[in-house]
Amino acid sequence: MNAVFEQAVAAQERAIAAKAPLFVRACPGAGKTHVIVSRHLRGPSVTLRHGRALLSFTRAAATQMRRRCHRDARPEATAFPHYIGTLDAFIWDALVTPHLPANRPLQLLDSWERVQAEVNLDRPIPLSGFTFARDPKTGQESIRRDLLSHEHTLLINSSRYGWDRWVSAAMETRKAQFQAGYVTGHESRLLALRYLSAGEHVTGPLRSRFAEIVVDEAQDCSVTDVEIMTALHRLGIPLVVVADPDQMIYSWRDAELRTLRDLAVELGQTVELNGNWRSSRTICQAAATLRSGARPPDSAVRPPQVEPPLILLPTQFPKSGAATHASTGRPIVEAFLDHAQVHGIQPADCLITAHSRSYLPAKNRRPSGNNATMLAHAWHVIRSGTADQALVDDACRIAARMLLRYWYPDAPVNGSVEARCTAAGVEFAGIVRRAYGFVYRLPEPHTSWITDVNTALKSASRPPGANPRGRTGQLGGKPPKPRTATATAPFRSDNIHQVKGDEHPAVLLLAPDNDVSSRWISGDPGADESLRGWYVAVTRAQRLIAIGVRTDQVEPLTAYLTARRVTNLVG
Ligand SMILES: Nc1ncnc2c1ncn2[C@@H]1O[C@H](COP(=O)(O)OP(=O)(O)OP(=O)(O)O)[C@@H](O)[C@H]1O
Repeated sequence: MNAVFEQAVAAQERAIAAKAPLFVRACPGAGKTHVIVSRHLRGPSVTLRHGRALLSFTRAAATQMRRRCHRDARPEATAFPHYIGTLDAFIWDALVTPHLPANRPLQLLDSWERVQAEVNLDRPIPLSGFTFARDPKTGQESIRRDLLSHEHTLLINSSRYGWDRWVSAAMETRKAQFQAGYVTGHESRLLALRYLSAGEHVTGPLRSRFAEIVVDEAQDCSVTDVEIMTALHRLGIPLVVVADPDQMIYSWRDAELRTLRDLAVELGQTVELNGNWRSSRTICQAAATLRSGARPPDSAVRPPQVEPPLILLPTQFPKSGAATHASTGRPIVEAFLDHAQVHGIQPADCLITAHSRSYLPAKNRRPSGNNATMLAHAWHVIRSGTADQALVDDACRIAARMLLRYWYPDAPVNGSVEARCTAAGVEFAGIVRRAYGFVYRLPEPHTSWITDVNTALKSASRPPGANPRGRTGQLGGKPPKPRTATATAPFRSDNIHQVKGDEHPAVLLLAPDNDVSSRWISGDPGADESLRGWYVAVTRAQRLIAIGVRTDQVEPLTAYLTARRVTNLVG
């Protein structure tokens, strides 16, 4: 065993065994999941009545933790009184719903888009376009103007009404939605904070259920999340906060490192994990060039025997269509897959990522086209047999909206599928089942598919109270856009936010900006979120990292990486 390995094991052991409260500052690939699950399975022991909450940012991470418990033959470690899930779900399940008045049911939405809530002054703007924030010092709520999209900024700037009027209209719209029984994650957090300060009758049961609460990926917690964690800590619930501040990529949703740092200080004890169990030395060195503070590269705990260099691919990014390899004119993805092949890495082990999905090869992406294109997408998802549950769910909702429009032409057309079912007086689950069956029985999308869909609509068995009126709700317009050849490609492609926490033998990062090199060389990762995004992307790689940049960016980047001792090759 070498020294790096021994140090990495020892550091993990410290994080597993230290008593809470505890802050764990971990580098990429530090084995946070291993540490958290080992801590849960090994101790400090919890009594029968006391459980531990393991909270992650994504459902996938929670599933991984549950799987680890099952793999170690400890299924009981996933059951009550323990809680393994997302922070969002925990706040709702453990901190809010037990305390809601019985006569006031609320539904948690993942976004205001689910009910198509709009703020309407002289033009409509979706309520989901406004980011609400809470000042932890004053408890005052505001809307982050800096997080408004470019499109919504233009709409507001050209409106007759000023920003303040839009803010109050957005607040009023949200209040009306609350009164109608809907909240999103932000409002659920406000309720949690209110209940946490309500007194012993609320906090007592929480303290007796949880001997420890562990929060992973805490760098992406919002200011309000950190406020909730601080409140839990101050109530005496042992808290373990695990974070990699360099990987913070959610500042648009109000994540802030300063508040996290304050919490780390308040917790009083920090364990550092600087060994990277995932990546090669070259990748650790490349990653170090993307973070602040001139810290030395993390140690590669298990470097591969042969280290491929970092590959820079000169790339052309057309306004529309696929990016191409500048020297050969082939799709850039093919050039990358060839490099992976040289190192014995199969396409199925490759990941292609970028900040924006628009630069990625289309694959299972929800299309933005007309209703026929959307329904055709639903058909492909449902018939694929391999799509994950969220995609199938979304596909059923696309079809359910269409069926409801056709069967109940007089019911309101706005609101969630659930709200439309309620308005039509039908059971939501029944409509979703019918939607699934309806799409499943359709033929494969083709140029005159719309006629087939409308024939199927007319002959489909109808739910109670359905009363179609002429062509209302039938499909019209242009035929569905055909799927692209890469739609069924064997490699994975996802934007940077979706690849967080994952790892792949080979990764291609597409960075189309025309100032990549200047930002990479002299930008401040503390202030430039793109740099942190690139950092996340690069650190997903185990053996091979390739970066597609504009041709004029290649030379300065090569010179810089070479100066920082990152072995690289222009491919
Ligand atoms: N003690 C260990 N022994 C063997 N393998 C380990 C150990 N710790 C971590 N690993 C492996 O290292 C890899 C990285 O671990 P993990 O995915 O938990 O990292 P992470 O800390 O969540 O990183 P990131 O924040 O970058 O996603 C995984 O393949 C994991 O199985």
